[in-house]
Amino acid sequence: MLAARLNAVSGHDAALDARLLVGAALGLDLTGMVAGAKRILTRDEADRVEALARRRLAGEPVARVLGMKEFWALPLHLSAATLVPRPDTETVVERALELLRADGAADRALRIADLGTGSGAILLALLSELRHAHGFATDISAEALETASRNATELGLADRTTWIQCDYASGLTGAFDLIVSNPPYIPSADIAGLDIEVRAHDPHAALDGGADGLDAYRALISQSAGLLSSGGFLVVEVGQGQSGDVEALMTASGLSPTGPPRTDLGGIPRAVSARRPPR
Ligand SMILES: C[S@@+](CC[C@H](N)C(=O)[O-])C[C@H]1O[C@@H](n2cnc3c(N)ncnc32)[C@H](O)[C@@H]1O
Repeated sequence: MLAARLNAVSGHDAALDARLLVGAALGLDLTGMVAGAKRILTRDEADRVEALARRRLAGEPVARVLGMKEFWALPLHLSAATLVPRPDTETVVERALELLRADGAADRALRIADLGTGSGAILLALLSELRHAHGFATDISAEALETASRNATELGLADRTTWIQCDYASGLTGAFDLIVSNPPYIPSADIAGLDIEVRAHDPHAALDGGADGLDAYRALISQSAGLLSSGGFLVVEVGQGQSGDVEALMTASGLSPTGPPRTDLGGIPRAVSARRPPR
């Protein structure tokens, strides 16, 4: 059975991974899989399942094998230039929505920027919730922006998006009601010790945060402070142990913290936020 073979690489996710791989190989959703559970595969189908299983058994993450990952319940295409979006990053979306809703701003024609958008995960999640918002997404990688733009089109959100290849916010002009970012934040020396599924399959440009992991925050927080509207919010994801340093950078740029960081499911401070003081 495929799940048993995947156990060594997938652990407690083996059954789920087996179902996802078989579904992708046969072009079936969960309902189709249940309906055809007892069916005997043709030779061609069995070969297709085996080809995907071998990639997973060689250590490729299941999202890379499928070329897809769900984020905020949105199916997103991936490419070699995009990070696999992580569930922890949903804390950035949650914090941003919480701040806008508490401010009574969620139904306004907001201008939102996502710096280092990758697959477009954070921006597209926000646009799916904020019906009158327009999103501007940047990335250093043209290939990542192409993938994100394809995702926006398939989700019916393309007419509310603008894609800009630049260094964080350097290609943007304000003012923005909300700026979000999940930048690269792994200290360079720690990358070699990351899990093989991350180190070998996520793009280096999505991981490397420089000597102390904070290079991207130094660049994008000061840029963002000059682009926020009066009362506008900045919400960023941080790595473990980085929230204090990132809050200090925000304060040094004239922004006011908006409460303690939002923690992820593991209890780690993950989403740090601040606002430009209202005039
Ligand atoms: C950690 S990934 C996050 C991707 C996506 N926002 C997410 O949460 O899944 C960081 C992203 O920043 C981009 N990036 C790296 N350096 C950059 C720079 N100097 N300017 C803009 N984007 C950059 C990478 O290409 C990558 O897509």
